[in-house]
Amino acid sequence: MGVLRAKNVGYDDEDGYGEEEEYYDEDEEETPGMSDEDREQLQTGTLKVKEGLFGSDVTVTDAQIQEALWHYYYDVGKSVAYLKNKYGTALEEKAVTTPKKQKTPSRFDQVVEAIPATPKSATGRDPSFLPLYLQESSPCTAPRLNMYIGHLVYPLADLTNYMPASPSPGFFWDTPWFGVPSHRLGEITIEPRLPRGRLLGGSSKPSKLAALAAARKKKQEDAKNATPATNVETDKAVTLLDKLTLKSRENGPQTPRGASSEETPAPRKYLRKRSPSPIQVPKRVASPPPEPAKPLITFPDLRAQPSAFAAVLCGLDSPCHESPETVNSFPLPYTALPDFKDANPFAGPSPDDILSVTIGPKPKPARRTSDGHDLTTSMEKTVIEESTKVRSKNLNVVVEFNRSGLKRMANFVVIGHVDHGKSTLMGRLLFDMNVISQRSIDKLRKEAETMGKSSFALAWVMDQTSEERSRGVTVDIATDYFETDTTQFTILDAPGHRDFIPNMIAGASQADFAVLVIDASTNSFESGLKGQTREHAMIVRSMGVLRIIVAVNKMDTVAWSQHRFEEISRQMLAFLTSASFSPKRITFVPCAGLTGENVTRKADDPNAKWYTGETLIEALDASELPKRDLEKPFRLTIGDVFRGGITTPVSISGRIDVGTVQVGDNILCMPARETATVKGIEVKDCPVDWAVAGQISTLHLVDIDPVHLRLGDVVTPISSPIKLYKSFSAKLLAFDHVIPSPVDVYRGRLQAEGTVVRLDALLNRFSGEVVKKHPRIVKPGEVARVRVRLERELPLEVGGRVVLRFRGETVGAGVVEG
Ligand SMILES: Nc1nc2c(ncn2[C@@H]2O[C@H](COP(=O)(O)OP(=O)(O)OP(=O)(O)O)[C@@H](O)[C@H]2O)c(=O)[nH]1
Repeated sequence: MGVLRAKNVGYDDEDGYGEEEEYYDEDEEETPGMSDEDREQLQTGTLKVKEGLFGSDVTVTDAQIQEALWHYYYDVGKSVAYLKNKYGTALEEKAVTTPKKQKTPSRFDQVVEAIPATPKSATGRDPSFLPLYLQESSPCTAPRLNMYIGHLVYPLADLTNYMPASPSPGFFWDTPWFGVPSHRLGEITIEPRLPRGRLLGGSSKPSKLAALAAARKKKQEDAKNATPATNVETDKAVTLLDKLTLKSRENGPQTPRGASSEETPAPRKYLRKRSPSPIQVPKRVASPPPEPAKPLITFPDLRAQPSAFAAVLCGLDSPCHESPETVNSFPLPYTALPDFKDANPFAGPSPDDILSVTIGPKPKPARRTSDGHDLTTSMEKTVIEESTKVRSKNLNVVVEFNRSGLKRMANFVVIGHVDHGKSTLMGRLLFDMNVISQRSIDKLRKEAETMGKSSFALAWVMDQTSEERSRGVTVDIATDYFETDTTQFTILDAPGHRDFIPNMIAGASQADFAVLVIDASTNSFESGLKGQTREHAMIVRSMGVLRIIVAVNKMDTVAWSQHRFEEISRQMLAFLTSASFSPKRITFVPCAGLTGENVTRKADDPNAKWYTGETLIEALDASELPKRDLEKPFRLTIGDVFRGGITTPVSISGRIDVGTVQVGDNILCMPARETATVKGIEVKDCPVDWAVAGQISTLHLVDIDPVHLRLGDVVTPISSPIKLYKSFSAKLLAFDHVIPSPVDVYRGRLQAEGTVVRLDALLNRFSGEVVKKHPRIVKPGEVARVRVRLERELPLEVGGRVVLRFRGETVGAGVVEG
């Protein structure tokens, strides 16, 4: 493809326009024709020129005079001199009185003069090719093409081809493009739309260019009348330029200059027309039969013979064996059958629906095994009950609970700084309480030794995921059970790492009390106090936990130092009481989870003789538990969701906060607002008919899609749902400075983005009285009433616990007030 180039051969200093440079005025384009003043000047000038020519042998027509006048801006003297020079003799010319010295025509004038003299008839050039002289470009198209009058345009690639073998004489005889082969030369002449009337700046005198254009127009009109073929050529050229203009607008690839439509018909057709696909899908229309479309491109038939399956499917006389046009189309089998058209595959229930509702009453063809056993009968024995009909026994659960004589149930969360020994301590507890067998512990020891982490064997009782074991840290809440003579305990082992605080919050939200594990070894206690020891303790207190057992762990590393124990106890007591724990609900127990001393048995170490207090298990057993609200409407916070089998498709587990639940209850899941039916209940992996507040239970649900169930959602009775809040007031214990700012709001595992929009008041920490209204800031340790707005609704209740965090740091925690 040639590169379009334009060379300015026009304007220079010799063009005679130096004194009165004129430019096209865009506003003048619409000037309609010559003015009356122009006409008058032409007529007067004609008479004067005739007078000037009087007595000479020059014979000129009025038109020639007027052309000269137009050319010389009505200068009579110049016009007379020009006419005498052109049409008279040299001697006579000298006799003529010349008012001014005749100026040599400029290069521009020469070019302009040369242009009309090069029509095809004169030069033999092919008008469809180069070089292209832009004599008068359209005012609209010229700027876009960046070509102006006098520019010469040629394809760069073809330039060398145009070098003349023997240069022709003329103005451009020495220019390299002049010798373009005649058959490749073309010329485009564009008519000005309107004759130019006046000069820029309001002069009534037409510009010289305008005058020239008018003169050319006249000549062209004459030529048009004389030779119609020229007109045709001009039209072609104009068409070509229009096309070029369009190309330029589209920024599309440039067509080689001068390429006429006749020269490039085929490629254009291909560009515009797309061949239809040779593969015609047979239409399923009865009449009239569509005429098979002929493929424009013929592909060789490379098909293999149809497989036996295809032959059976399509039939041996199928069109796919016959017509190359239908090479890739196969009719659907049985579509020709009359039943096919009327059949509605979605009219009845889907096979899945039928299966899930019931299997049994429908007569089925008997299918037997090789030994004659009836498979249908055996399937019917495993009857899947109608899912929506779960019968309730309509028990009075409170009465049943009181009658049952069950041990009291306690859930405690194990908290503390990372690596202070929480999981090891709980592993030891479970092992010593015979929940874990010696064999299991030996197996864990071997596995831990293989991984070079032998000291973590007990911790792996709780940390069961491969990630937790390889990293040596707890990631999520681990749940396990054990029981003493009086109490059934549920352990909620929380992660200590600061990255997993949200999981710790989820555990804390289910706990009745907390076990805070502290590493007694040198510097560990101190670093923990700055870290999650402090944060965890404040979170559990804010979550409503009243009782806390401080297990001063790893006492073996400090040789059971009484001094160390008392120092830790003193500091922690001061801190915990400052965090609103009552001293009488705080218990300190020195222990060593790794050796098991003072966990379930007294310490063997003689250095520990100074301690005569409770073991850890005794302290747990002595814990006072919060009162169970069995009479209140049922509330369960979802701690886990898992899919089961056919009989129990979806199960949820979590702690029952208040109320009771029994098999057959219809429940509502919030905030999804989805209902479900309780098909079964398990407590500590045993199926039961009912469960009560305080128990961590598993509910098997039907009539609900698991997508509606998320961790942290709240399950309630349909009759008394939990309210969804978009904003709420809370009594907040500040962990950090609190100002109106964005926060993440946690309700157990549920989390929503929000903003503290208002600080209503500072409160007395113990009495709750207003100390100061509308504080500008709440300092760490202060209690304040704040207003929080949420980005999405959260299920909350008055008295419910929330934690506010921001960028991984706990800002505060508190109780919802409404
Ligand atoms: N000497 C000694 N080491 C202990 C004791 N208890 C735990 N450890 C060690 O402390 C390390 C951490 O124990 P973990 O039980 O994983 O600590 P953790 O607090 O559960 O850790 P995270 O759950 O990840 O926060 C392990 O190497 C244990 O062997 C103890 O009583 N004495």
